[in-house]
Amino acid sequence: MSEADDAEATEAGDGDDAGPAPGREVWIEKYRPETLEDVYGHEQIVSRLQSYIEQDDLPHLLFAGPAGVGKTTSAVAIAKTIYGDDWRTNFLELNASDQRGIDVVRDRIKNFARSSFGGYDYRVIFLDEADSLTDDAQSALRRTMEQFSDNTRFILSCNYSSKIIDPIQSRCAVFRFSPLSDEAVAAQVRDIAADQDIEITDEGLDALVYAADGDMRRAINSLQAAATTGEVVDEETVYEITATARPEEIEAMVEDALAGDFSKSRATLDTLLTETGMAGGDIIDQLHRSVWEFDLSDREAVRLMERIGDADFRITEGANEQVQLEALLASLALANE
Ligand SMILES: Nc1ncnc2c1ncn2[C@@H]1O[C@H](COP(=O)(O)OP(=O)(O)OP(=O)(O)O)[C@@H](O)[C@H]1O
Repeated sequence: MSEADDAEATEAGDGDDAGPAPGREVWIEKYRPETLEDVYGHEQIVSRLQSYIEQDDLPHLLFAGPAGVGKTTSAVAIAKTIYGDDWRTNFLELNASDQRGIDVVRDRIKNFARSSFGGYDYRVIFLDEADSLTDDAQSALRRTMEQFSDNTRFILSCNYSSKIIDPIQSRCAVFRFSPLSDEAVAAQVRDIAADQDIEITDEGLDALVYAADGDMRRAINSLQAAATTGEVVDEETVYEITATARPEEIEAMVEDALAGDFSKSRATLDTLLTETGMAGGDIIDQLHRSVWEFDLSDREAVRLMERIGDADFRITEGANEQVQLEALLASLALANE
């Protein structure tokens, strides 16, 4: 495999959310943990991975979990621990959702697994978004895994392990990466802010952690975007930059609807959609994560949950977001009449 291929192979596919201006150093890369010990918030996973490496007994691995929580980071850290400075030539990163399809992925795996080894018993292939493969493509992948199991270890990454066929799951040690705790996100944000000499208020930090919702990539990107203003990073900047509603706005919207004041509730929704620039799906997500923090009776909370489920499904199916959200608020207003 060429150097160019290698460079492409080891690049992480990051860059969503509020990223830095072009040409600036990208903090999610600058602060990507180099070693497993530096990975925040997944102590048990890290210790199991370390023991595989210490015992020189790395199985195929399946990392499942949401975006931005350290799956790619952990895979790269494993390679750096095993191969040191040689990690780039012994680690291939591929994205399974690559438009070019499973055949190209398989060819690259074959070329990589067949090329000469610099004194190591095996190489590591990291396949991101493995759950985007169809069942047939996964069956083909399973055969490839078997074919090269003597001299390669696979690390598959996915959002949902349930979308990975059983024959692959049963050949892997499965690790579930959960969304990072608020403490883990806050710790990393604080460290980066200190390193970059950025002043961040306590409320600004809380807002960053809230907006990140367990996604470290989003937290770091938001911090970098907020820092480009050159001012103290406070709550207002964070909510603006991340296009996130304040928890109190979401709560007021729900409470007004439940109190029967549909117009007021709808006006808040309108502000979130038009002024704050939120997508309907994001409002649904925020509603969903806040339901049990609202001051609602169990009955109200259950009803709201049901409506959130309906609206979420319809929006995912392509229904008009504003109509769905207004209908959700309307049903809450009617229910208490
Ligand atoms: N647990 C963590 N500890 C420290 N930094 C982290 C952690 N998780 C993510 N990051 C930061 O976020 C960035 C993105 O993380 P990573 O690429 O590991 O996400 P991922 O879980 O593989 O997500 P995706 O499924 O979208 O590929 C990293 O470069 C790193 O800066």
